[in-house]
Amino acid sequence: MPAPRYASLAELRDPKGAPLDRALLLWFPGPRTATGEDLAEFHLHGGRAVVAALEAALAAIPGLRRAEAGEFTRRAFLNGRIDLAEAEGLADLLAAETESQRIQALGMASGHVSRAVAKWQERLLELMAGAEAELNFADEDDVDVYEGAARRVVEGMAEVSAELLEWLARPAAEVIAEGLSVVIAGPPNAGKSTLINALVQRELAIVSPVAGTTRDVIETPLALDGIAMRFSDTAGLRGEGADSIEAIGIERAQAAISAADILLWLGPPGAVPVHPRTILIAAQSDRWRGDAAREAEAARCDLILSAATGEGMDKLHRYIVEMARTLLPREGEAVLRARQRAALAEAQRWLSVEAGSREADDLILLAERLRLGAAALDRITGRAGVEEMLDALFGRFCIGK
Ligand SMILES: Nc1nc2c(ncn2[C@@H]2O[C@H](COP(=O)(O)OP(=O)(O)OP(=O)(O)O)[C@@H](O)[C@H]2O)c(=O)[nH]1
Ligand SMILES: [K+]
Ligand SMILES: [Mg+2]
Repeated sequence: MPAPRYASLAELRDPKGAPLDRALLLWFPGPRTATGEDLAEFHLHGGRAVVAALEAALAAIPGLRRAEAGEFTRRAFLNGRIDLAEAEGLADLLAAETESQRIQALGMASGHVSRAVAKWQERLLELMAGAEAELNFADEDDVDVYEGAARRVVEGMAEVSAELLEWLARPAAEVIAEGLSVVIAGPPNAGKSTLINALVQRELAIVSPVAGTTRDVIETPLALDGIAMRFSDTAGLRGEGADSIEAIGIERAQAAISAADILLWLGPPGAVPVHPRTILIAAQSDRWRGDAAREAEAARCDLILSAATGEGMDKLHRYIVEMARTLLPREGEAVLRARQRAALAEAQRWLSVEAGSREADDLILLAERLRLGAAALDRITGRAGVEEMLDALFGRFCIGK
């Protein structure tokens, strides 16, 4: 065997002695490895035939087989090397295609979420210990002491709950993973399809002078400044003159507009659909420059654009990215996946107790809420941390007073 954690060069041969490759070998004895188990790495020359030949030679060794999808990460989890949130981050990291996806996934994989959960668990535990101590060892007749203890627990719960709410208000990890949706909409012949083609630099959508050319929603992925987005071209909106197929297209366009993260509106500013994030665009400027009425209308827009001359395209790019950034987490801010958010939201519900309510004065109920809140947090990391920590904590307690 090569020395642990040192690369060594070796001639690889198949069981019959025929040469396979000259390769670098690395040997990592467990448990200080990614999976916690013994690991060997073969750094081969990358051709498929080379890899296949080595795999065939290895498969001839009894007990050796190909790992199943995700098996390394699963073993790392089972052996306690990573928790569930880190495993999820790792999965996202492997799937990351853009810079913002990579940064986000790396944060989760390196334990940003897990560390936050651990901090909350610790505080819940302190509160639990306070509640238990009062319930088990205090003088039961001292009402003031009892109420003081309950009040401190409720205050502590409110503090943690407020932090959880702050995390829940952040954008969801899925937004980054699936890409922000940017929808191009406006009346027929506004130049919507021409614009999407200019953005993706190919003939994605049919362009023609016939009003009502686009009927389906045409969606395409596009990353701007490392932010994953999905751009959609839509059917032109009009009340009259649409045939039955175009009418279906208009319904789809309206659904796309409602679901859009960002709306690019290529129509009269007065007719813009209600949407929280709209960029008003006066399109086809090369056609109307000098026309007083159109110039006045364009002055009410966010930007003047011509896909034909390229006027305003840089600005549009910048505006979209600026708006997208408001929907993304701030730098260094960890975000959660849907599964993690659901668990966090449940924990938050257990921890929110109305001051002055019947429950707020009842330490037994408060202790139960703390336990349920902590159990919900446990689900984020997939570790029954709280039960273990409770044992450890009470082991340290000096109960005898
Ligand atoms: N000169 C000039 N012509 C443009 C520009 N943008 C679009 N056009 C022309 O305007 C016409 C309509 O463009 P489209 O991109 O098909 O418009 P649309 O909004 O997708 O139309 P529908 O799909 O029918 O709703 C075509 O003949 C385009 O060549 C532009 O910036 N300048
Ligand atoms: K058209
Ligand atoms: Mg079109």
